[in-house]
Amino acid sequence: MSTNPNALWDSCLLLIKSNVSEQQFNTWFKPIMFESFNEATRTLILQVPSNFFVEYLEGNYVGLLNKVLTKYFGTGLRLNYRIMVDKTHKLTQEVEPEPVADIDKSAAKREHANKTPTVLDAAKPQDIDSQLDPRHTFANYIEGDSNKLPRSVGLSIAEHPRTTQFNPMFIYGPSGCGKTHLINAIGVRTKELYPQKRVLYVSARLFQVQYTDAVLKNCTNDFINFYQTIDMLIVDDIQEWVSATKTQETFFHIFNHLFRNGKRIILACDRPPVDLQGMSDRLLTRFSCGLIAELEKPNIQLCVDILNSKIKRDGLHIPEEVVAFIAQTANGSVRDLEGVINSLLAFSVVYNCKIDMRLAERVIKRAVKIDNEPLTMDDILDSVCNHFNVSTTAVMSRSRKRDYVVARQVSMYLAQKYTKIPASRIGKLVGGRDHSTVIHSCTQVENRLKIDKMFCSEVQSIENSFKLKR
Ligand SMILES: Nc1ncnc2c1ncn2[C@@H]1O[C@H](COP(=O)(O)OP(=O)(O)OP(=O)(O)O)[C@@H](O)[C@H]1O
Repeated sequence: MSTNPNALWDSCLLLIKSNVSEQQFNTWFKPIMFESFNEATRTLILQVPSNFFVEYLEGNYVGLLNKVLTKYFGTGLRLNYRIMVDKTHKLTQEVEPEPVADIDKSAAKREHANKTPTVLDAAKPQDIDSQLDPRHTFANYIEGDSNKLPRSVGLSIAEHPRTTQFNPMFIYGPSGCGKTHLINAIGVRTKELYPQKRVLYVSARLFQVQYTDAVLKNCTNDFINFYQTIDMLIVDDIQEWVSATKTQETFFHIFNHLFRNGKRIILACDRPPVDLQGMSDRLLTRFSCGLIAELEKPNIQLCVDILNSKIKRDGLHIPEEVVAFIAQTANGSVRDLEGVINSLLAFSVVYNCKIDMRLAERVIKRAVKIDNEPLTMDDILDSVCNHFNVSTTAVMSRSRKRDYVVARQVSMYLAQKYTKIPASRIGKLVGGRDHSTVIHSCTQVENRLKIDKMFCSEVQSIENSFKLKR
């Protein structure tokens, strides 16, 4: 074949894009990555995010894939998928290439695939894939002050799913604090204890896509019937529905049915129900009638415990002071913590150096957005000069040109406001001026801010640029 197979796959994507809706393309095709093509065996390997993805593609788009791949790669093609285990870092190691579809035969598998649910799925109670991630369990969900309550309620729900207490369980908290892990762990534990229960984990986005598909295929009732057969329905990221009125309505019917029949509903969200503007009132009242549990950002101790558990599990050797340093700087996001550890490992392997404080500082600088890093005089001068389009040299100079004077005075004012640098030092740093010049400049700026709206918004915009920097 003369053309590069990666480019052929890009052509396939282009053709697919013109044959499906933008949402379908973004959800199901954009995340697929070309891995390799073996000319001798005519085997194409594509990387996909999960097993479910494969099943969905096979169930819903096999015909389209078949036609498009044949057009660009020719006939007799064998298509294999490889699951990416670590989506954040696009790693595929540890994963056996799993041939799931010979494209010529895969049409036959269609009816068995986990596609948009139909009434047939509802009729086969034991036969659903829970979509749970077996790696996220209670055993590796470390307990700390910030998650004690949701963790223990979650565990008790998993152990006694028939009790009606705390239904629904609504978990909310900032990104990376462990919501998905916890709701998964509840499902995994329930399945361990009650294998016959129909437990289903679904992201709000996937639910919405399935619903849209069901509407297009005119099988909304089947969709609703399927979801009404679930014993424990776990929906992640429900903030995604805030502007999806029809999806909300449909979920409302499913919710009511499950709730009335004593089935479990577990919801995760990035904010509490009161802040879900755009969610219907009747759903909001239902979300609030069980337990609303907040997962806070983990404190430093919990970060240290999570890191130590990961380090132990992975058989790593990382000095205590480095662990403490990472925990303090990772800004409460466990995802960031994991990212730093992975980067540390990668760096130490690539540069063949040991993991110590120097390396940790280097990695953290690149990997983590550090909160509350104090602003320096240089940061302030940069932002001010940038805003007024003057050079730092001009600000430092003795020139009385109006633009320079304004930039100079604003720099001194902001330095007084945002740093702990004494006025005499600020004066020195801004062109060797004295303490009284700094005080005079600040008074000038303050007075002008009171009467000049335009000036006020200019200073405000410089202040906003500080927030972006930090
Ligand atoms: N208490 C914990 N113990 C062990 N691992 C944790 C804990 N909390 C979070 N993690 C890990 O941190 C990572 C991020 O957690 P998770 O995906 O559950 O966050 P999230 O709150 O759902 O984030 P988002 O809202 O961005 O989806 C996961 O790898 C998870 O296993």
